[in-house]
Amino acid sequence: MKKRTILDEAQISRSLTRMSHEILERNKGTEGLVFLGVRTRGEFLADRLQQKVEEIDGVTIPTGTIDITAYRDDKVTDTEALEEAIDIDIPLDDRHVIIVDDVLYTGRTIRAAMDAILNHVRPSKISLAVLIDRGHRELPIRADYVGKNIPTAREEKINVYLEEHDNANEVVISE
Ligand SMILES: O=P(O)(O)OC[C@H]1O[C@H](OP(=O)(O)OP(=O)(O)O)[C@H](O)[C@@H]1O
Ligand SMILES: O=c1cc[nH]c(=O)[nH]1
Repeated sequence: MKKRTILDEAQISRSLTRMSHEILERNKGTEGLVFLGVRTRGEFLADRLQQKVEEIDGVTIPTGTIDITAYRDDKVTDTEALEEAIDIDIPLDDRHVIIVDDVLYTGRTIRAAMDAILNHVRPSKISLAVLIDRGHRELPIRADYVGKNIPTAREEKINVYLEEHDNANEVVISE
């Protein structure tokens, strides 16, 4: 199997810095914004975006996690798991929730994340930030903030490695 690095540590960091600037520009600041990172790696990317925004603007955007396991369209799960999918210590009603994930592919994960959010609360808006958009959507979903668009073949695989989870900072494509 052939492997190729698409983003190294510095490139990941630069992409996240640019995305932070875009988030601040398009929203005219941080008012009402909340980051929800899709577990597992979206959680760490949301934390990194939170930190970058703090460095740029001096404001800490409330940040939590979302575990979509119970909301996958190929699974039937109990009510408790559905209730516990979101972990954040502020109410999300009337907030602008920015979902954060590492890879956007078919869009099914994000569909599940939106289900999980809307099952609980009524945000004023939901946006999506992803480090990698590799195409091949199976649902009408698009990202608002993208680190890098990578055209891929279906049989290829993108792996995102993050220090907090994988002891490395790298995005790799396997052909
Ligand atoms: O748009 P989709 O087709 O839903 O694909 C994107 C999702 O796939 C990956 O998760 P994966 O299920 O591979 O699990 P992982 O996060 O444990 O790698 C990735 O982290 C995204 O959440
Ligand atoms: O290539 C892929 C597809 C979905 N999710 C990933 O993390 N990589």
